[in-house]
Amino acid sequence: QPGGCRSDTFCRLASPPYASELHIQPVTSPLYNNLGCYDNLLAQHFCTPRLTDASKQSYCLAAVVSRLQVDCVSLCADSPAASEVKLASVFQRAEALQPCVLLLRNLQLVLRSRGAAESDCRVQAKLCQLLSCAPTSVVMVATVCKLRDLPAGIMAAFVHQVAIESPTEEQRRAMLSSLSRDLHLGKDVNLENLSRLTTFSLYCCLCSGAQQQEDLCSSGVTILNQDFTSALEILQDTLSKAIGAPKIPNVHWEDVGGLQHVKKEILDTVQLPLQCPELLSLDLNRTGILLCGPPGTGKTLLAKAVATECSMTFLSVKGPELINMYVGQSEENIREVFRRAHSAAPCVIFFDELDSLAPSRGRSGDSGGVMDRVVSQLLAELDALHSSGGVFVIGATNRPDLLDQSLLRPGRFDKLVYMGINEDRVSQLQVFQAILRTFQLDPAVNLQEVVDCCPAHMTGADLYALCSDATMAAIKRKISLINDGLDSEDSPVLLSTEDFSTALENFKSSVSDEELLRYKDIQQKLAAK
Ligand SMILES: Nc1ncnc2c1ncn2[C@@H]1O[C@H](COP(=O)(O)OP(=O)(O)OP(=O)(O)O)[C@@H](O)[C@H]1O
Repeated sequence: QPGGCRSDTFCRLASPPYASELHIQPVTSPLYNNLGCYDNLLAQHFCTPRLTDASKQSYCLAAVVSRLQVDCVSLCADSPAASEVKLASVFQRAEALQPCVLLLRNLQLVLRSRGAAESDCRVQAKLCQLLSCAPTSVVMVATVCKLRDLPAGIMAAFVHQVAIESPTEEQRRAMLSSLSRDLHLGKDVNLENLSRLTTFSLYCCLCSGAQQQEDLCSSGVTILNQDFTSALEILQDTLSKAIGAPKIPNVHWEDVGGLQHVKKEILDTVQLPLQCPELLSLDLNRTGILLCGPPGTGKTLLAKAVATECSMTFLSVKGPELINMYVGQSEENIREVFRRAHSAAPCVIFFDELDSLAPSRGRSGDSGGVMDRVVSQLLAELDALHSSGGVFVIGATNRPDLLDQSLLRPGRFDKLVYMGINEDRVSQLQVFQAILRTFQLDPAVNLQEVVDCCPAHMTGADLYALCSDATMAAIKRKISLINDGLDSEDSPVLLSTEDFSTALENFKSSVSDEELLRYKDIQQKLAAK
């Protein structure tokens, strides 16, 4: 009844079974999520007939409840006084519309620090006052990205807090089938596979994806699997740029030359638990692999290929990026990485330069034991992976001797795999062939002969650099041919044996003989463990 819409009624409205109809978790206020997209969806649904179908009572309420949606970015002003005035006018508008649901999106923005601490307190105090004085027939819903963005005083003014997680695979499948209900789907469309690939995609993304398909559909076109995957690629790219969401990389096994034994080790660790989830209940799943070896030996490339081949998202983190000067922030950064990975599961977290994130504990020179706490946090997160599943960790380091040894305990980085420098011509040729897939080669080039002229030890990165140098030589050669009128701009730049010879003239391997000996020593020590 008008005037009688109290927050508990509202909560019931947005609770199961209605909430499940929306494929969202039950909702009260304030809502917070990491992705900042569901709030809009909720706002659309609160007062639409879709909520009303299920029961007569909710029909009556929805029919009379107005909705006022305000993005708090519009309430930000030059001075706290101006923000207060804007806030007050929003509450006045809501009161005039009562019974009404007032949705304040991105509430943290209006409370954000603008220098002087007392200015924030003023806006906060005003908001608290407005919240406490609002009539019961105005239901307040606020959304924030992170709960910790809200000051405790404001939090206390809200009766309920609900975390909205990313949808699970099952929920995504349900969303996809409901969104594609009216589309002409091709026989090759497999919604189950699509739901697996839409990791980290949000309801709004799926909607907009479906909308694109719908536009096509209105012109009588049947939607094929290919259409879904290309729409998905665009959406994931956008999402990745907008909020840094991890996405499935695009590196395939063929792009990684050699390293057969490493590929197999990793697949046993990563693919097996995905294919046999029962391993999780038997506590047999492995969660981590540590790759060690000199720079440029393909550790990052391999981790990306694993993620691509297993259709997992890839979250790359460089150890030093997580270290922060503020107390407790480094630990929080680690927690955040694992949180993001869980919401994008199945996901591979790739920790590059792990030695800088997890050096041996108890070493002198670490003021206040900051690094010790960081290592402990990392260990705690790794241990927690066992019970959850879906997140795998691949670490990479050039200095395994500096790592805290507890990381290598079974159940954390179970496997330690050494990735060495290519010293034999067979492996060098394999890597060379993989790299040259992206270059245009003159058919007359004999790769074996080129490899035979290379320095004795070459990392993958060295071979890549050699191909880049050869490309430069080819471009210079072509320019001089065009200038002499012997070639045209239309023909492609092909790498010839001559270009490789030019590139090899001044080429030096990036790893010196001394370093090579040191890495061999490390390899022997690891093998002896
Ligand atoms: N086995 C390989 N097959 C094909 N290309 C390779 C291989 N190893 C290295 N490369 C080439 O070298 C580049 C650098 O490799 P990558 O970044 O994976 O090395 P890394 O071991 O992670 O180095 P770092 O320790 O410095 O991070 C790759 O982008 C790729 O072009």
